[in-house]
Amino acid sequence: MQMNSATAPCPPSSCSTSSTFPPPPRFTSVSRNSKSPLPLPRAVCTSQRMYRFAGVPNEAYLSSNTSTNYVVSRYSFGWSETQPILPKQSVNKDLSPLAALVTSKSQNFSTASLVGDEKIGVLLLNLGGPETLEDVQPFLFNLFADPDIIRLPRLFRFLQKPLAQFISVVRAPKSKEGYASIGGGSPLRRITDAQAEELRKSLWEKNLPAKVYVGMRYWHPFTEEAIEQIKRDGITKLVVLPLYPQFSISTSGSSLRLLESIFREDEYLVNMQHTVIPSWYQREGYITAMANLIEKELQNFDSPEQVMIFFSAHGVPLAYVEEAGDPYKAEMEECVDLIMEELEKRKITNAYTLAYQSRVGPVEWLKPYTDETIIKLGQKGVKSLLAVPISFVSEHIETLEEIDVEYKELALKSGIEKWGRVPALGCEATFISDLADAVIESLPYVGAMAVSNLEARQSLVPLGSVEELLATYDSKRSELPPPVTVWEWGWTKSAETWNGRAAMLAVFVLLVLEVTTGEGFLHQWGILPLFQ
Ligand SMILES: C=CC1=C(C)c2cc3[nH]c(cc4nc(cc5[nH]c(cc1n2)c(C)c5CCC(=O)O)C(CCC(=O)O)=C4C)c(C)c3C=C
Ligand SMILES: [Fe+2]
Repeated sequence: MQMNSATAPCPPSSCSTSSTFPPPPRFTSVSRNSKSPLPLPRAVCTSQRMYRFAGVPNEAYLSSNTSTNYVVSRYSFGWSETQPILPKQSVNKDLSPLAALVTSKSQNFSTASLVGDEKIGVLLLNLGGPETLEDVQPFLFNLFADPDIIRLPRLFRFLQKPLAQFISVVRAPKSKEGYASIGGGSPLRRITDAQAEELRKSLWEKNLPAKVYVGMRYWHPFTEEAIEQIKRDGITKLVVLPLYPQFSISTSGSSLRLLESIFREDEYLVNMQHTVIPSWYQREGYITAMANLIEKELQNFDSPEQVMIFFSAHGVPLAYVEEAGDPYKAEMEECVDLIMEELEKRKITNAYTLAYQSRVGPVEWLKPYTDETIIKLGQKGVKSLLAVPISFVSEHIETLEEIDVEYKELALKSGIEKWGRVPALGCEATFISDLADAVIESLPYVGAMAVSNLEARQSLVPLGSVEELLATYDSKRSELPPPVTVWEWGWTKSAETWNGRAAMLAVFVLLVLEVTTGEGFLHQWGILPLFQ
């Protein structure tokens, strides 16, 4: 498999569990009691992002070594404004017995009192990837069958699976080519398992012998499998940690949606306390680790200060942000700002830009697009470019193939002479240690009851269950245009459009029947087998 030379190594890992359990804490959000309308396990969510410090959310618990903290406030249409929150001087540390535990990283508290006899688990959520070329089509089916990837109008939900079948069959050849070029499968499982193992070790070193589980959304080990193991192990407190630094409906949101449905139906899980760390791009350790990688990679250029730092994030369809209130774009921009601020502190003041890659299908995705931006930079006379994958912490097809091969080729054709790429974080030590801190800091809030939705929204660090978190970013659960457009969608514009699209839907249904039954006019004409 082709690998970037500087890829942060992940030691080989068999799997992701430890054996015994004990204790410690520090932040993520805060706890108060209230009645919950649903028999769900309660979750504490960092639904306002905290900047510039490693954890420590509520004013009652602020005692980190950072002086100014910011949150991005949530509104019904996603997160928007950035506001300063109370400086640490205003914090009353005596408000809670937990306050003393929420201090700077260097302090080593006994956490036994918090953990007691509890069995602590950490569930890492990730996307998953096909391990062989045969896996590609069923993997794509799982992805496109996800209503957080393609959300059909209620009336047409029954078409979700046939549509997923159709799109996956059509797309599979192209995807297979990509996976074939990186060694015949995705490295995601291997890397995620290694990250889980390193996280487990780091937690142990920090005096928290927790078990760490991996739950993938679209391939093995599926989230359902991880949950079964969690039950078998008798975990009583679970920290849910999506391995995406920034939150998106299409990634962390989708996994949380799945968890919500699993939790809801299972008595054991209803009684198991949990907390969610919805995004963590703002954490000091993560920002430092990213800045370290960039600083190191810049040294490979003859004139490091001349290099354009090119942040490339996985895109999402624009409608996710503009119609469904996905905080992804806002979080991504904040993340880039924070990394650049960190670099500036190190006197690295290179020009930089952010663009979005990997769009699928003809609907509009977040802009600017990575390919178009590369061409423009070439035209503007940029000669050296350092690509920084920013939305994902493992090497995967979109770093190894799309960036390392396609975008590099495009850049060289566009007049860029020197190309470099920052490796994904993988098992980088500062990063893993910071994830461990995030887990530890969230422990005091595991199982904390949420205040009412209204209060939660108004408080500095709103609390909520998985359900409340989901309701915050995606309360309307509005229809989203399919990112892979088999036909043009849109039911509300006019009757004329409606009629036209109804006709297209009919065509689509015929296509679906064709693909699923293997019979029909396309087969008669000898067209469909071409796709297969
Ligand atoms: C933050 C990361 C990601 C976002 C946001 C995201 C959104 C998103 N992705 C697709 C479609 C595909 N994604 C595919 C693979 C894939 N995507 C991510 C990350 C994000 N996706 C990863 C880590 C991977 C797995 C890569 C691997 O190594 O296996 C694929 C399959 C590959 C391909 O055919 O290109 C598709 C398709 C959509 C539609 C979407 C937002 C709606
Ligand atoms: Fe993707």
